[in-house]
Amino acid sequence: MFPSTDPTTTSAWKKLKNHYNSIKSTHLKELFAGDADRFEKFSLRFENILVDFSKNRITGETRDNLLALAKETDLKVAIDAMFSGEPINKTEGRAVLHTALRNRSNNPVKVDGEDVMPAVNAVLEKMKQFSGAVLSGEWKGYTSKQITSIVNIGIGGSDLGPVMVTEALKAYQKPGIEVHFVSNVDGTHIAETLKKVDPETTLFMIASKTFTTQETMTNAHSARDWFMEIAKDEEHIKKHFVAISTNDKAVADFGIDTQNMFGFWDWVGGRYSLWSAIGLSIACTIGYENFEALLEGAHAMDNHFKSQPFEQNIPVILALLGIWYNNFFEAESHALLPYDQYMHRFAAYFQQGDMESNGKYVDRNGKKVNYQTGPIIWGEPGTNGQHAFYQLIHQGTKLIPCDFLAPAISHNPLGDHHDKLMANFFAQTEALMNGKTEEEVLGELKDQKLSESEINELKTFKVFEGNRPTNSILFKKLDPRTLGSLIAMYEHKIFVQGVIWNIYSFDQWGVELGKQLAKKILPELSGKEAVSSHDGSTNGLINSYKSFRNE
Ligand SMILES: O=P(O)(O)OC[C@H]1O[C@@H](O)[C@H](O)[C@@H](O)[C@@H]1O
Repeated sequence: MFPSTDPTTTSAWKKLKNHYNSIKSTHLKELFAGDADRFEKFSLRFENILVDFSKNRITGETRDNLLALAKETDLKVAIDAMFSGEPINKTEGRAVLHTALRNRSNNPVKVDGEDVMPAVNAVLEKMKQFSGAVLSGEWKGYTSKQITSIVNIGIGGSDLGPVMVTEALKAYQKPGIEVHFVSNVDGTHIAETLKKVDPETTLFMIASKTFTTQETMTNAHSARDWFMEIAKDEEHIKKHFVAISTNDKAVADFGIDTQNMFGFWDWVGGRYSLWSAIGLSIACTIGYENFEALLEGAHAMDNHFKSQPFEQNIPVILALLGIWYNNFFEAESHALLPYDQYMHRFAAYFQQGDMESNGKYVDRNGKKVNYQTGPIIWGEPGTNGQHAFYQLIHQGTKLIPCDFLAPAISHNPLGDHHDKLMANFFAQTEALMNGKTEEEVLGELKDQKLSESEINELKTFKVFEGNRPTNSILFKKLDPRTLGSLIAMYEHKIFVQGVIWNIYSFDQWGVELGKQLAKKILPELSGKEAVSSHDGSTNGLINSYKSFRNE
């Protein structure tokens, strides 16, 4: 286990605090004006990915202090502990080995003295065979028809990863197959999905690490009832239902043949599980070879993260920049802004990845922290966001560091769409940095035949301070390998931040209370009698719900 250090007690933290005071009024424009090599100094390349972090409110001194913080909080020890299978998820007593799932070099990775790679490879082989059989048409439904629709039923980590990746890699989707995702316990989600599919040609993937999650089990039972109404014979279930889980017993109890179960392990966190059998819907949609390329891209980023010195280590640098804004500039959120329509679920995916990992106020010593931890993650694809919320990023009172992500080559090179998209990307990051001065505003207003008083009235509203920090993450093309690298890059960024904030990033106790209460409330909703076991508001709401429903 790696040491536990309150980051605020390090000498680097103290230096950063003083340094912040000396730099907080410096404008990014000045930093660029004073250093012709700033772009070269503050950008990194990894394969076909360029990470330009020069538009951040940092100097060489900031970087040095942040790197010192990483050293003082024993980041290297923590990285080695994770990769070597130590039980760093202490409150659940588990190792954290999503990196083993994509360990394409196949070096042994041991958990409790046992190499996990043979089991990882066996499941991958099973996924390869199965996805091949589905896509070739060899796997047939109960009326001997080929599978044309996949419905993945899962929630949280058993949904968001496959949704995000199958959307991001839609350009690689195989012909003749479509994929649907059902997550919400709201009956609308499954009902609307079932309207689109045919029981004879649909394969349901019940994806749940625990196989006990209320939403998933409810949806799975509804899907099975729907299927049985038409197929009649229970024998047919095995051709149309497969399970992805760590819980064999619950899978068998549900009625799924464990031959049709794809396993994974407790050392795979839900929000880090798309690399495991949870990725089966991905492999069955884009083909196993593309799923493997996704794993390879992630593995390459793992090697980069493990071996590069911190000053050249992309996840480390991104994490440190996040800490700089979160803890010194008091930024509360971080926006992920992909300029690629295929990546429209990317921010949603990392809302779970980041916020469920680092949304913790208790440190690794069990003490309440007296500093900020995980930021609020949000975002929408460009250019849609520009016409919605960028106003606040440009002229609002909050500092919102943003990551802009975009491919240089589009999968849909239609006319000048992509150049227009990219012109917006470059324009936004430039505008956020430079803003618009009063002189520039006056220059524009001069040509508009306005009176002096009108000009004076308008000018202040039109000035943009700028000095809004951004990272630009430009990559050649959104292919499976690149996407794998990008996801792993953010996963490791989250890990680094968790280590420095001295919190446990791999548990999620905060989601349990609501689940427990919902279980308690559910039986109270049946019947007509008034409920009085809660606080006034909750009683009032439940009783109003019951009377609306029973009117
Ligand atoms: O895969 P399961 O066991 O159904 O869990 C789904 C999700 O359940 C949530 O409660 C957890 O917070 C997530 O981390 C998890 O991904």
